[in-house]
Amino acid sequence: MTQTRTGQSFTGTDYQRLARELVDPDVWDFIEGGAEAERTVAANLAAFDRVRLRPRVLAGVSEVDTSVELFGTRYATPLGVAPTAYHRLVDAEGEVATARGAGAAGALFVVGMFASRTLEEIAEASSSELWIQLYWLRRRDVMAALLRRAERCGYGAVMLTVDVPRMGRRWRDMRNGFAIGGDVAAVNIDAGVMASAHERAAGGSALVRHTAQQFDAGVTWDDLAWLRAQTRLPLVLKGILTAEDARLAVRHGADAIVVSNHGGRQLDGAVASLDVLAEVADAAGGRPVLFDGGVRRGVDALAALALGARMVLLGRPPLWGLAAGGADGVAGLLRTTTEELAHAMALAGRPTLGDLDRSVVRMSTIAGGA
Ligand SMILES: Cc1cc2nc3c(=O)[nH]c(=O)nc-3n(C[C@H](O)[C@H](O)[C@H](O)COP(=O)(O)O)c2cc1C
Ligand SMILES: CC(C)CC(=O)C(=O)O
Repeated sequence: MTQTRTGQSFTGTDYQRLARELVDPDVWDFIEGGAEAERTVAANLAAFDRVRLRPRVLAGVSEVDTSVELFGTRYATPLGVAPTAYHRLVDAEGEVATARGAGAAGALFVVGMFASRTLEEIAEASSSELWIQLYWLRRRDVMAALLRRAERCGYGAVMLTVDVPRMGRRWRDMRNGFAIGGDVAAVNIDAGVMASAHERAAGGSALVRHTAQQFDAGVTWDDLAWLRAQTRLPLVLKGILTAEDARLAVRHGADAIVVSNHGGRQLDGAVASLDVLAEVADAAGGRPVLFDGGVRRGVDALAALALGARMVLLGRPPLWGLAAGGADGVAGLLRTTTEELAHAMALAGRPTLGDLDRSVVRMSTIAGGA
């Protein structure tokens, strides 16, 4: 489903509205929710609301090119699908449908460690680039085995998420006693490692208990050498919010970083991703910087690309598309948002992504921007 009854394309908010009607309320809370008072969820969106743009005119915009290159692969769109867990919570085909949708839009899909379809099934269904996302588990053998499989079926990079030493306190999930239910499971991982994610208990989130048991909160920068030694794939660190950590990431061999506060699901009160993007990009030593957090429209992507992002990832919106219309919904969401971006590029007088720099954004409208 990608069109309204009057034949107009759905926008992101149309998919969100439809998805809300279709998705189980506890799952909806899991998707939409954030940590504690959800201040950072709100801050991510508010940061984009504050942005004001500086359009240029007579720039020759009859052709607009949204294509971008990263690690030797060219994508039709700089929008990609951020890693999110358990897509079968909202669609029977799960990540297989997401892969078809992302492929149809020419977009990168970062497959979550807790995907609910196998890495091989997802690769089979995909016509564009896939990356694999990892959390640092106590069981390093599980991480290494996943990497081997991802390499075998052609995944192009590994994205290590570094902002979950423990799970954020997400009150919606805790009050709902949220657990991964039905026949949905993280099928790529040893069932014993995942068991506690399925144990429902009143007054607590199974995901909090699972993370506390299975994630290794003790890892430090020095441990990255172990991961580096496991694979020749590019290593991307997701969850960087400061210049200090960007410099450390580069020093410890990261090939790219993702400016992200995990969609406001981890440290509540953390800065909006957009507000620190320029600072982090300056510290990244020329490594590609990706971005996520609160991108809902093409014009939001325009601002993030202008402030230093090579690629912009969407977390919740593809799940709305998936819930509302399966693979077509994911493709529709990505295409509509890419069209919005192209439209904004034309009206801003910047017909290629290479034309996007900080002069596009009035920096005083970014918190911390001069
Ligand atoms: C339902 C859900 C599940 C998520 N699961 C993961 C995950 O497994 N791994 C990960 O690195 N990030 C995960 N994230 C965070 C996203 O990758 C991303 O950082 C965030 O959603 C971006 O913000 P946005 O939703 O405003 O686009 C999840 C986010 C949501 C909403
Ligand atoms: C199952 C969780 C570990 C996935 C996640 O990172 C999230 O919900 O934000």
